[in-house]
Amino acid sequence: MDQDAMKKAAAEAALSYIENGMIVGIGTGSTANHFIDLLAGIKARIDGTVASSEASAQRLRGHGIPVLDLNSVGQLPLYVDGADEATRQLYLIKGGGGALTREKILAGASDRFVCVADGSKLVNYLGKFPLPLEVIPMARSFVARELVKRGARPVLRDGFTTDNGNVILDVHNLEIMEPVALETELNMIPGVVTVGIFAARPADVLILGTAEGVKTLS
Ligand SMILES: O=C(CO)[C@H](O)[C@H](O)COP(=O)(O)O
Repeated sequence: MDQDAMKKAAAEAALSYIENGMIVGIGTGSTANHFIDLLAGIKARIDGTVASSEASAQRLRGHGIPVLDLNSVGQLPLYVDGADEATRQLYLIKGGGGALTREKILAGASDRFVCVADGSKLVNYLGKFPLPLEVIPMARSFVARELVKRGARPVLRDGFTTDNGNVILDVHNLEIMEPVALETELNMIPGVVTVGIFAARPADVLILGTAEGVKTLS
């Protein structure tokens, strides 16, 4: 089974968390895309979705699935999204697709966050994957200097602008031994909009597609 088939298997397993009449939060990326495509097959069972990116909104609408404004729907019962890294404590790194801010909003506004990924995303410690930070453009150099002071190596994601009009710094060489503390610390640097560590609000369920089948951690 290749990596994409494992992503699809994880996305398919997440369908079992859907209940009739739900409004479902939808993530961004290739695994979330599998989930969107599978959701199309049962779209009559749900009352709509809230999307974490323009790209996901477009894909959902392409399937005729309603996309609603978070402000008009309140708390979401379920959010389904992928991750770049995940630990057994269900701490995540997200933002490889640059949608981390809206993803973190939806995770925070959801009762249950189901993370779907292929097994290669499971790690003992976060941080091998460069940590994405969404940053206000005028603060780019300042935030980069603050990161260098902490021994990290920030790299501007060239030619990329987020759905919110900001830039992404991909931060290498960060030791993430205490994910909640580091998420909090980096969040406090002026100009940082969102840190790609999802630890203060981790996933509730992690579904991993592996060569041995689908595994669920919670
Ligand atoms: O955080 C994300 C987008 O901002 C994605 O969930 C993450 O990058 C994983 O992507 P994929 O499912 O394509 O492996």
